[in-house]
Amino acid sequence: MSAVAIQCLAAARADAERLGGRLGIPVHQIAQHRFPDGEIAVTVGPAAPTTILYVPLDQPNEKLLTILFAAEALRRGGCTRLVLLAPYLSYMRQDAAFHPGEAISQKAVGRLLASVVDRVITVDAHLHRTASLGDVFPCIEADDLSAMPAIAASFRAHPLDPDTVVVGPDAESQQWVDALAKLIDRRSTVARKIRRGDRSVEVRFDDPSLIAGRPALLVDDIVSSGGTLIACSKALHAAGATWVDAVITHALFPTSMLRELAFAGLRSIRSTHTVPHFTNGIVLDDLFAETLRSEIGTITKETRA
Ligand SMILES: O=P(O)(O)OC[C@H]1O[C@H](OP(=O)(O)OP(=O)(O)O)[C@H](O)[C@@H]1O
Repeated sequence: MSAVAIQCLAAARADAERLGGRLGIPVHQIAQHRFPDGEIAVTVGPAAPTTILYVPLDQPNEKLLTILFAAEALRRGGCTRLVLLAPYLSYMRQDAAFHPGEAISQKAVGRLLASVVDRVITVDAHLHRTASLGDVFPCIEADDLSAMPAIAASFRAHPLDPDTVVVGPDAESQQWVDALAKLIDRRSTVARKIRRGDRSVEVRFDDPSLIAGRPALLVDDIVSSGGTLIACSKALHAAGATWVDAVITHALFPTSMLRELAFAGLRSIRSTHTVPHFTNGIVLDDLFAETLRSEIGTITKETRA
């Protein structure tokens, strides 16, 4: 039996296989069965002492339960170190009680995952009012990786106009805008966003002269309802952008949204594969392999001792 292995869900199998290939470790698919009463049964592959659970947490509710059950089976099977690679980590946006009586989902999900795994690895976590991922997982290791170097590298294959302005829709996006603009050596600006509802947002630019007559590259962590991207694309065109493209880390929106995005003047959109999606095009395999190499190293030393 291998000392390190990956366990994944069917939807992430192709991504997990590529990662397993790079790290030289086996990949097992977790089987799920649904009973007539709605309960689920989870069956894991052979438990390795160090196991990497590869679970993108889009559509998260059942997946969270699956992680809980898989962890139970893996620990009982002899797994002593369980690493959750959740390229997209859900429930991070509900980081406060915005209305009386509302649950802070971020805290609850953090506690749940920390009770079953030893380390969480994710990408561009949405931590608007939380200082770091360590605050979500205070008692375990937590890595919040940046997709921006991989996004910047992808522009070697999609060269950008030298006049392009890197644009973010709100204050939270400043960190990603700054990182990407620096890496690709372009100017940048960030808008002000007012969220009025789940799908309704307003975006304003304090200084539209930064945008007028230039191509804009929109950068954000998440596209979910598409409301932010649509409002931002319209505002950019109103400010005189010559065209608008977007790169995002986590694509959560349905295919049907493409029409609306095109109507809003968005020319193209590309995403990383943190969530399997038809806009995927930016590959994070190197980032994941490098981050996980320490897990392989640790176990190799222990095995030799
Ligand atoms: O496609 P959409 O449905 O518009 O969602 C995507 C937007 O939502 C998030 O920010 P959010 O508005 O939650 O702001 P926050 O920083 O206040 O959490 C995210 O950073 C995107 O900008």
